[in-house]
Amino acid sequence: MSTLRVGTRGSALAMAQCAALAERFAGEVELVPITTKGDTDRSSLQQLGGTGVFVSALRDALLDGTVDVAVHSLKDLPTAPADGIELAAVSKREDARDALVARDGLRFAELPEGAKVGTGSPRRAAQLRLARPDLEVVDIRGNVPTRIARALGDAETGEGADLDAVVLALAGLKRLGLDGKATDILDLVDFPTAPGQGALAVEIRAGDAAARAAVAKTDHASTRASVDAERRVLAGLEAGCAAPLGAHAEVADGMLFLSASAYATDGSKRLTASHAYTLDGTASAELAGAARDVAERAVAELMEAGAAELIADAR
Ligand SMILES: NCc1[nH]cc(CCC(=O)O)c1CC(=O)O
Repeated sequence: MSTLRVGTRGSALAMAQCAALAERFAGEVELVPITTKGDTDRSSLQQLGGTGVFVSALRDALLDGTVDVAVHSLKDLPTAPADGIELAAVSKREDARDALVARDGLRFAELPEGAKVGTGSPRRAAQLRLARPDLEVVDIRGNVPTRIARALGDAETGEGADLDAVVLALAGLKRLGLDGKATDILDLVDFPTAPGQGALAVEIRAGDAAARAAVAKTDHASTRASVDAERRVLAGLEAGCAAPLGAHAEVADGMLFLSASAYATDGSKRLTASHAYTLDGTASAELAGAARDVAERAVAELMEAGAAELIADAR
């Protein structure tokens, strides 16, 4: 078989996570970095229009034949299906939690009153404000090392820090070997993370059986069902990837659990729905049905409680 060309964003994080996954693809593999608007434009995620900024360039490269496979961070993937594109695999999830990187080794509870905490995510901003109304949340962008430097200063000189802490995905830190910089890990009960956080999506051209076979081994059924449930909440609430919405699902003890929370951006309100489905086995059809079921119930409960208004206010 010819070499499988695997497209990824060109950031260190994207390259690292793609390389680790592609090791498990069958046959010869070549990584092809593709620059996306999310990499070149420094304006805030909200200004960029959120949904899909990191993804569309990679999909274009798939469709025009530049690459045969595209690897994305699942949380960056819009929920709407894309024409001509097939989701061939969902990788086993890395830790889904968010991490705090703070000056002087501070844990979240130890941040002083009025501390400046950086994040570009409306969800993280709302969660921080809810937990600690005294904090000053600062909108930041940039790659992982850049964001860490806002709290810890330059990696060599330690100079230039202008924030007390930043919040990032632990998965991203781990993939870059930077998880040692985390000074605290935020628990999923108080800080449920973005739908799909920590998992990777492997997309191919629809119907490309050779590419599908080459990546098949990287598909992880319970992660696929879990992120499917989380993303169904996102879709059901008609929220974009920049919405103040946290959702976390997992398969454990013979059940699929889902908990989802919608927030007022100012941190004044949180709505939560938690549901479980008891599984008879691990067949993928049953997992898929379970994901639909828990997501439907969570969406209905959140809608009933007024989540649509919260999400709309955030736009
Ligand atoms: N929003 C950007 C983004 N998309 C995926 C990750 C890395 C972690 C993951 O795989 O979810 C990050 C960085 C972050 O949120 O700190």
